[in-house]
Amino acid sequence: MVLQAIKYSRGQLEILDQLKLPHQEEYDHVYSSTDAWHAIKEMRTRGAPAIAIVAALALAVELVNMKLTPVAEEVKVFIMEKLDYLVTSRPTAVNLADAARKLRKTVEDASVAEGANGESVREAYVAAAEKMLIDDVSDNENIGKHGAEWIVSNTDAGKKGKVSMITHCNTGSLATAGYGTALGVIRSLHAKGALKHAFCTETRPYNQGSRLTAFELVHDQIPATLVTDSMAAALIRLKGESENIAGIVVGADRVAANGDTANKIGTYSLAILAKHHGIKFLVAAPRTTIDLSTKSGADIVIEERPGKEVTLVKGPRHDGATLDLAVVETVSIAANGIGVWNPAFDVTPAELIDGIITEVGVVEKDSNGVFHLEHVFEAEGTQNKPSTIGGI
Ligand SMILES: CSC[C@H]1O[C@H](OP(=O)(O)O)[C@H](O)[C@@H]1O
Repeated sequence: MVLQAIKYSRGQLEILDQLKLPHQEEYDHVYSSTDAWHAIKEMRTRGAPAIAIVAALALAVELVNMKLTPVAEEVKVFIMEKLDYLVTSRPTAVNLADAARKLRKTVEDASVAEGANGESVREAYVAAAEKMLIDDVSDNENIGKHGAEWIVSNTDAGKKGKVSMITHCNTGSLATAGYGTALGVIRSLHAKGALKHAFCTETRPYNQGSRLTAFELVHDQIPATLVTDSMAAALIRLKGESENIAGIVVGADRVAANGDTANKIGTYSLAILAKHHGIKFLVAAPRTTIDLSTKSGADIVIEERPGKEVTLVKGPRHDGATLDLAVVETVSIAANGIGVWNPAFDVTPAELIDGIITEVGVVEKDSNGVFHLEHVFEAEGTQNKPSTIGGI
């Protein structure tokens, strides 16, 4: 059965509560923009693409189930206000702001069309939001295809045989509408028979790796091993050759115009490790994550989250032998009174990134070490052409 973080049919939306994974698979109903805002803020749903899709679909559900005014302008104003509210839920991932921008344009156009009324504006919005859900899965499958082809063809490990990859955080079906971005690349390598092993990092403090990526890899029966974040360096140094580790592939929350990439905290240190050990460092992201209006990583707002997410751990009781799902406990793992710094993301400079894998191909730096990301928005027709674009 395919893992679904988002269950949608017109007028109804459910999200898999990711705070309860991996031990409990429970869905929460989302009836409104307010429900979505809180689900995103609390990280019951998370992942740059998934955040955008859940927000867009929650407003679609609200619109479908409400008594609608027949006046086009009034429905437009209602939608604009809800989109402005939804984008305040989490600041770093650009996908939500990008989706809101596109949906505002759709609604603006619908509201001035010939014969426009409340119903036609609502329909235009709902159709556009539903298309985002469908497009994301196909984008991820293309990211997986391009990324797997690039790794096999452009790494020393790929030329030797089956490759191993390291990945950070969760970038799979639980972070998107399905298949995933960086984890989609790993899925594609596995499907091609080109994957030796996947290594996923725990990804403290929310533990997206140990709770979510490990869950997905076990679900898909992909050969995989969990390591703590602090083990990554030793893993590469001691097992890089024997495991034929080709590189590290991660997702992204926002890729700036120069290629600097904001992603889960810990990504930057992995990029330094890759550079030091001479393995590839790859970012996998749909074009909805590329933000040409942000010049560089210095301009990206990094979300800081509550200190208790570092000092407290919540989960079902385990006595060392058996798991008791009926008892959920919260335990403190830090000294009382200690200060906590908890940035949810960091920025990896473009100089440490070997390629940015998108649904239209892999962007490499030119001979001057510069990414030309504008090409990916001109590359509509290159869906199935060679997987390297932009590199000169
Ligand atoms: C394809 S998910 C992209 C990105 O989102 C995750 O952040 P969070 O779990 O806080 O929503 C992580 O940074 C992933 O790499």
